[in-house]
Amino acid sequence: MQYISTRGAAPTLAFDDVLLAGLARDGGLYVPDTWPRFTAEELRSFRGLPYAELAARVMLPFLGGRVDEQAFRALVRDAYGSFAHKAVVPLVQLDERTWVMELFHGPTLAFKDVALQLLGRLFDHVLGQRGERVTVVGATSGDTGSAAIEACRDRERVDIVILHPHNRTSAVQRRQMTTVLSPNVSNVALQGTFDDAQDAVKAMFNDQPFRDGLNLSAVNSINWARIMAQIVYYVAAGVALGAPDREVAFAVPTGNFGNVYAAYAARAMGLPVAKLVVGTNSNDILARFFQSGTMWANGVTPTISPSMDIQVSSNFERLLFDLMDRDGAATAQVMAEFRATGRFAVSQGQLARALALFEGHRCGEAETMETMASTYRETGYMLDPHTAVGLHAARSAKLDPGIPVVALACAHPAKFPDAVEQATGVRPGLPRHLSDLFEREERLSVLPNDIDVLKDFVRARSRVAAGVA
Ligand SMILES: Cc1ncc(COP(=O)(O)O)c(C=O)c1O
Ligand SMILES: N[C@@H](CCOP(=O)(O)O)C(=O)O
Repeated sequence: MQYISTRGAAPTLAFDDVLLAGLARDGGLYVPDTWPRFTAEELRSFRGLPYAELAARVMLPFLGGRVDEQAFRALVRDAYGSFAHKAVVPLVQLDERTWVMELFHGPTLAFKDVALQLLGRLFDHVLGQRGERVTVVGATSGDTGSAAIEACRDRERVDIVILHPHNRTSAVQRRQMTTVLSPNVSNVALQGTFDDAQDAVKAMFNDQPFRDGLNLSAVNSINWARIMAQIVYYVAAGVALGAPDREVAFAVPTGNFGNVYAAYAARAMGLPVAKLVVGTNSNDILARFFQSGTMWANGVTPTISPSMDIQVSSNFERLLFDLMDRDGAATAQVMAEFRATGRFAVSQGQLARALALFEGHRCGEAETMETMASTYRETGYMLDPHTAVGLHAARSAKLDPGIPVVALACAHPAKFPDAVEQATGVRPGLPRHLSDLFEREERLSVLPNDIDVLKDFVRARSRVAAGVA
């Protein structure tokens, strides 16, 4: 198994190099050169497996022998042993055809833990073997940051700097990041949007001397290993609901397009996925794309689902690469056009191919509140605002009534207590390990959206830059 860049001009890498590389050197994102495929018999044999065993079986083909199998299995067992629910990603049935898959039983209460608990351990394993250190730099709209910090805190070979948009996350999300006072962790509150933060991270990766001087690594979903670990829960839900003998649809609240791209990957590996329903909040660039075939950014609006306040969805490039028949030069050209003009369009044929699988729906603020309220009233189930966006999209979608739909519950309601309380009348409480979150000391640096200032900050926090052996 080798990995190629979506822009076709970076070196082909093996798994362990991709894990540490983050963004490809040509600015593209790494994808597997071919998709491993499971037969129907293999998929049937996955039914009823413990999550860690399923995870190992789904991910092993991606390693290409570059991580020892027994060591990998131990990392996977350890990663998912830290989850509060024995099923790791349990399914809850809401009505006769709709399930919610709870992805928030990890330590920071969002789906990011599913991949990042493994990623932190993989970093340690691979860096220990190589005798190397890395400087991780990441952008977050609220959830990746805390999950990455939790996964990397106090790791000997990793320094981590996370950029979040100042005053645009929930207070719980911010405190989950800024109250971690480990010496290898730094938080930047960037005076800008998530898109500005993501842009700054990519600019650091695209500055080759800076990148090499700090041994930069990524925890965002530009890192292939994030996607790899997220594929597993789609397979888990699919086989639990009857795959490969029954198709399943997924409704995914979407921002950076990483989560729904993992579902696309699961389908490429043989899971019978009938439809992928993309739910956006009022930052609806993706919903507009799936309706028109044109992607155009029109500014980020703050919403009650702040983790999805994103306009430039970085993983869309991985789908675009396939829509362009894996032509890296053509993909690079479209991405350059988007960067220069804030707009690009695909052909009618490419749009038709995308629409054979995807469907996009926007969920405004009132609809998000109404979905949280009515679901609680009718079923007693409490949704966080992001999950509500996905569920609303599921209900708006044109789906075959015989096919089960899984709506992804990407965050615990207690991460967004104000919006949830306003919708349901009940204030969700944090679990015990976070019950004193608001009494903990915070540490963060508020910085302007200036790439030189940000680079200086990251350099100063990097033990690689300081020459520590
Ligand atoms: C709670 C929550 N829901 C949905 C999303 C959107 O996921 P993605 O960016 O993978 O599309 C995010 C952020 O990524 C999130 O934190
Ligand atoms: N919603 C995310 C944004 C970053 O997405 P990622 O999947 O690329 O890490 C967040 O919570 O930070």
